[in-house]
Amino acid sequence: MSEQDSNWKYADYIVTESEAIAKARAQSLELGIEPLSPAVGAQVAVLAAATNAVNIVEIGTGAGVSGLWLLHPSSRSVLTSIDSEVEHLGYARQAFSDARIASNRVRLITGRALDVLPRMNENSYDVVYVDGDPAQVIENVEHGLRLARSGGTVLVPHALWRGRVADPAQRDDVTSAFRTLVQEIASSTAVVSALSPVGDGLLQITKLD
Ligand SMILES: C[S@@+](CC[C@H](N)C(=O)[O-])C[C@H]1O[C@@H](n2cnc3c(N)ncnc32)[C@H](O)[C@@H]1O
Repeated sequence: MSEQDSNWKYADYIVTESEAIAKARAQSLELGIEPLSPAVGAQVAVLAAATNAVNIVEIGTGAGVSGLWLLHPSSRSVLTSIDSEVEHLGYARQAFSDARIASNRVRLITGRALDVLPRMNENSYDVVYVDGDPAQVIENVEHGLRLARSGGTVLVPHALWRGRVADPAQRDDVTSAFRTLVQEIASSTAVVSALSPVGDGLLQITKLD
């Protein structure tokens, strides 16, 4: 195993997930949903805590693993989460209940992100987590930046898309979309950003005034 691989494995290994998150993770894998890795979960929880995030939007609820991590740091935070699959939302609802998250802290919306997002309030959210259809990542991030308040942060997991973004020979549509996003964000003066290699990449974008 390369030094890099063992670092990755260790970063996941040292994270202790709650019983509810571990159960939601197992459920996700059973359903064929790819949840964020433990190390990415811990990272997004730190970012939510560091930004005192209260109002959080998530695109791509899955079975609730990322939502539980995003809600973890503050009992005041509220999550609005969108998923196109009713079945996934059912499991996520159960996961939030298992974690004893009050029902008024979670609003689950069934629908396609690009139908729902245009109806949401702009400049209103502290954190926007973008993990829906990877083919629509650019459009979803554009909406995310619209919804985020000044100083708010848009988080994009899988930004290095299975190690393919860094390899110029990989030109499939999803890889190209992530590559374009990463490059455009890196050169934007409207945001401050960082691309962390945690998991398969976590792009962190904070909107400036
Ligand atoms: C990678 S999974 C999300 C995993 C979840 N964020 C986690 O870490 O636990 C992607 C989710 O996006 C949903 N999805 C796919 N296309 C979508 C779309 N156009 N609009 C909303 N949700 C979509 C899928 O149903 C799936 O649950």
